[in-house]
Amino acid sequence: MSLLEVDDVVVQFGGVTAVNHASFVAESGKVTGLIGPNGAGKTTCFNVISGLQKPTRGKVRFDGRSVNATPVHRRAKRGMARTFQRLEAFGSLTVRDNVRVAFDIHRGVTGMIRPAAANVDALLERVGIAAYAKERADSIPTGTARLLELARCLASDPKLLLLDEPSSGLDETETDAFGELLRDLAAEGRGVLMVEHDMDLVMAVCDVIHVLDFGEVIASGPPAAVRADHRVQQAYLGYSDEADVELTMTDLAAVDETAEIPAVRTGAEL
Ligand SMILES: Nc1ncnc2c1ncn2[C@@H]1O[C@H](COP(=O)(O)OP(=O)(O)OP(=O)(O)O)[C@@H](O)[C@H]1O
Repeated sequence: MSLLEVDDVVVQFGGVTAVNHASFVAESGKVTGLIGPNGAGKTTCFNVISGLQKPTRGKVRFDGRSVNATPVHRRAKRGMARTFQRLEAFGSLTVRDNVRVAFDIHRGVTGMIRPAAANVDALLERVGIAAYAKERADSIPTGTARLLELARCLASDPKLLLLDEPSSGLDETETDAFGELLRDLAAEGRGVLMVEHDMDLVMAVCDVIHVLDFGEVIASGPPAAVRADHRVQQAYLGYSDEADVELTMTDLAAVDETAEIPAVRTGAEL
């Protein structure tokens, strides 16, 4: 039994099919990537999983039970935590207080039993933002704010982390450290499901990758298999000739609008 099972999910917005019979899983102890070109349906899938979007059809099971009828906050209580592309921290609070509040919310006893300061500081240390503890959240760099979001998620000690573009705003060194952190979190037995456009990071840290295109899962497997998959290459680059396309994902990540590729989508959209 997988920690998370997305089973034949369809989401329609009027005439737009954002997710088209998508089925995939995320396992405990593994980092799973959900990738695809812009508009492929990744965020909509995240919304369905976390309970923000009701699927038109299909099921989501978490930890062995259907959560289709489970509201967002109950899914969170059962062990799902999510970060957003848009940053959600309280801007006027310090970084430390943002994490303290996240602990409080998880315990549901705000103001009565304070989390040990050591726990808050240990979490800041763990995600690499202890130096910013006393800064207001609205004054820190975007990459640091993303790590703060992660710390706030970890305050709930989740079984499953849903991370939406977590590395955007991180520099190369921070991204490397972040990749190691993701591996550590998986090694603790947590499941990590990540929507991410940084292909080098995805290739380096994911155990399994699911690729969406026009709402459909077009490939699933370990990084090497996904990298070699012609449908994936077509989805990203628009190749129509399957004969001799053998690109690495680094190539995919590096491709830019000036490249002479018969593309329906360009690197700018990766
Ligand atoms: N609330 C909505 N109403 C109508 N159409 C929507 C809505 N949300 C998403 N869509 C459409 O559904 C499709 C999938 O969008 P989604 O945001 O899930 O893709 P994505 O893969 O996350 O894209 P990106 O990488 O750009 O964030 C797109 O065509 C988008 O325009």
